[in-house]
Amino acid sequence: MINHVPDYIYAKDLQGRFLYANEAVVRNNGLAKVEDIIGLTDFDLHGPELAAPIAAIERRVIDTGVADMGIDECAIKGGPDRWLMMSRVPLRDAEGKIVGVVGASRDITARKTSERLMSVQARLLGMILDGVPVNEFFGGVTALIEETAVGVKTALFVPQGDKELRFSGCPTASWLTATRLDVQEMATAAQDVEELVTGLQSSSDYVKAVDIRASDGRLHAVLVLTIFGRRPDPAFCEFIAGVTRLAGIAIDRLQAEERIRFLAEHDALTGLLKRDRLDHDLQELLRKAADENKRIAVAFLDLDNFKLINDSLGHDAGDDLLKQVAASISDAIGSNGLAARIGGDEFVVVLPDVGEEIWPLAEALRASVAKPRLVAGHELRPAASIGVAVFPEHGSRASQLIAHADLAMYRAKRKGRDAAVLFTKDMAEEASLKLRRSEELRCAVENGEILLHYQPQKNLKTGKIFGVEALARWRHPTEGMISPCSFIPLAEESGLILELGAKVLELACRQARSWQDAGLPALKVAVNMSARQFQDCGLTTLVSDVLAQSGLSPCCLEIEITESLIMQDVDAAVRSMTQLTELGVTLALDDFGTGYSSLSMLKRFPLSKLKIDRSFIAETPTHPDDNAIVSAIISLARTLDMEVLAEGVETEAQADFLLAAGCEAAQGYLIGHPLPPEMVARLLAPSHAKVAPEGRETSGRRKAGNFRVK
Ligand SMILES: Nc1nc2c(ncn2[C@@H]2O[C@@H]3COP(=O)(O)O[C@H]4[C@@H](O)[C@H](n5cnc6c(=O)[nH]c(N)nc65)O[C@@H]4COP(=O)(O)O[C@H]3[C@H]2O)c(=O)[nH]1
Repeated sequence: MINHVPDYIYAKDLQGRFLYANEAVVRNNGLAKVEDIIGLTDFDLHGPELAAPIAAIERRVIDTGVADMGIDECAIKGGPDRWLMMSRVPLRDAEGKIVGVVGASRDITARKTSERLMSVQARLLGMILDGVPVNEFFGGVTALIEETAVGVKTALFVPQGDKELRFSGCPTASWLTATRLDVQEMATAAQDVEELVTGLQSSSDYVKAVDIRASDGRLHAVLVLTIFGRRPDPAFCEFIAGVTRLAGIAIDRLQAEERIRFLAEHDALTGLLKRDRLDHDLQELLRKAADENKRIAVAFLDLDNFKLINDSLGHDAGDDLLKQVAASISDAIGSNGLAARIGGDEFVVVLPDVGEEIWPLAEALRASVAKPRLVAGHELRPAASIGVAVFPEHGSRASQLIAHADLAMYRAKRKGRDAAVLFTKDMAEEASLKLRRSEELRCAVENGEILLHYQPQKNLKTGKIFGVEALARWRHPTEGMISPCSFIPLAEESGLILELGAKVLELACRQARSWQDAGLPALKVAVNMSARQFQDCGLTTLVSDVLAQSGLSPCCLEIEITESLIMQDVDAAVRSMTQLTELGVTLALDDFGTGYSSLSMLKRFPLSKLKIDRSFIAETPTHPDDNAIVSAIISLARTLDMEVLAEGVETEAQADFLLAAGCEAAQGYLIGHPLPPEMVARLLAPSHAKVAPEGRETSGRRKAGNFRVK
């Protein structure tokens, strides 16, 4: 009966000689029948190395009479991956005297395999929970296998690019030495792992390549296992299959987490850091630099005229350029630096441990961006304005250094772009002054300190005033009248231009209507419009509401826009302009000739009027070039069926020249300075009863007496 049980059962005498063994023992020892084993010892069967520890246990059982139960041991036959649970009890005769030992053992390899797998699984899960980086995880898997499987050495190959596999490491150097592989060669050369495995196989050593794959079949890595001096048994193969399957799932998970973390902290387009991560990493670098007495340079970089590329070549081309520039910046800063994209075309670069010389670094950065690049079939040479702030002299906090580098970048832009500028204290003072001024301006808009003066526009032929241009003034409580040249750019920069522009529109329409109500001849009032206002989607509604509230007819309102404004986004400009003209409002192109409109572009815009910039009028009629330009603009307007008005007309000679050239409409000091509303009323109808008699030019810069009527 005991021959039919799969467990190993035997009895030995006091000298360790087999008295009996069942068939399982006999077969395991490679013998044919029970009789063959009787009288033999473990020394006869396995040699001294394996037999001695068994004999020692059995001797202890015989000497002490205490049974030895349930000890897991590696099986003697079948290699280190086979496990038996053995128990030995003393063999006693009828008088109870110990005469030998009885042993029984059970093959627990399957249980051991699943226990090993479970322990490996627990440790892999631990690594996932700890969120170890994928590279570290690979190392962990190979180390775990070596730790858990006796006599096995591992190495890992990881795909690089599309198909190339590269040696990524092995937990113990013994794999390399035992396989006699040159690490140098392995680290640099692409490996065909199959070939490598075949080359390493020998009659004694077993080498196998096992894929670690993602759940979608992608190859994560190839694990090369070497078992020195023996072949694997099925339990080991099962264990390895389980581990690689688990590792594949774990890597899927880790990669997904890494990707989520990467996307949260990196810019999707360029792969550079996002602002939050930059702040964090820079703060860390600053902490270290403070401890080690080192300097850190923070550069703020803004591409010059990037919008133009986006608008002219399309957004894909713009994206391509940004990617190329980002790659160049990464190359330029090396592995110690940080590079972040913090806005459309704005980058921040951090160079740790810089010496005294900042300029060569800033210059190298500028040069790295300014390389010629092929974008959408065009060779572009992008330029950048760069501002640099240095730790510790220009700030101690990340946000402060970035803000100071930003200020220096603005100075570089003002210097004419494509330049690098180092931060200085006066920039911070200027910025805080600007901030204060913006605040004052905000209050000024709310408190009614913004008022309008109106400059008359006249037909030189008939002498009739047909319109006025509304020009904003800021009556500052302590500084007097402030020119729009200083507060309009500030309003544009701070975004306040929307409120300010709405206020100007409202004042101008109300004033034009009140002149009409006073019985004065209807005038067209021209209002300047900034790019921000023009891009605001609520503009048409605002204009129509203001017209409705003031009761001014739309045909009495003209909106002046500049060439640069409409060229920023031609399609959007055409849409906004069309909506405005549909209201009945007319559109004039201001400062014409100073921008870069082409004839074909002009044809697309629903414009009624071209205003010739005063810089061309200034030298007429003495300067032949300007005469030619002005004549050309006049005939261009005629060709396009537009009205034309000359700005900045100051002399009779200029007026005569314009009339002769075919331009009848004019505006300028010859006709009149910008005037307060009551002065305009007097100008239009000096004898009119309802008009205030004492209108005065309140501008400190221009005197009422300066204006004259031709
Ligand atoms: N040398 C000379 N100058 C003359 C002559 N005739 C008029 N000017 C000046 O030229 C400017 C004409 O306005 P602009 O080109 O629209 O240029 C305006 C316009 O671009 C801007 N601006 C004024 N008010 C507003 C506004 O309400 N909104 C916006 N967005 N911009 C405004 O400020 C600029 C400057 O306005 P101002 O200082 O009022 O300066 C006015 C006017 O005083 C002349 O014969 N000779």
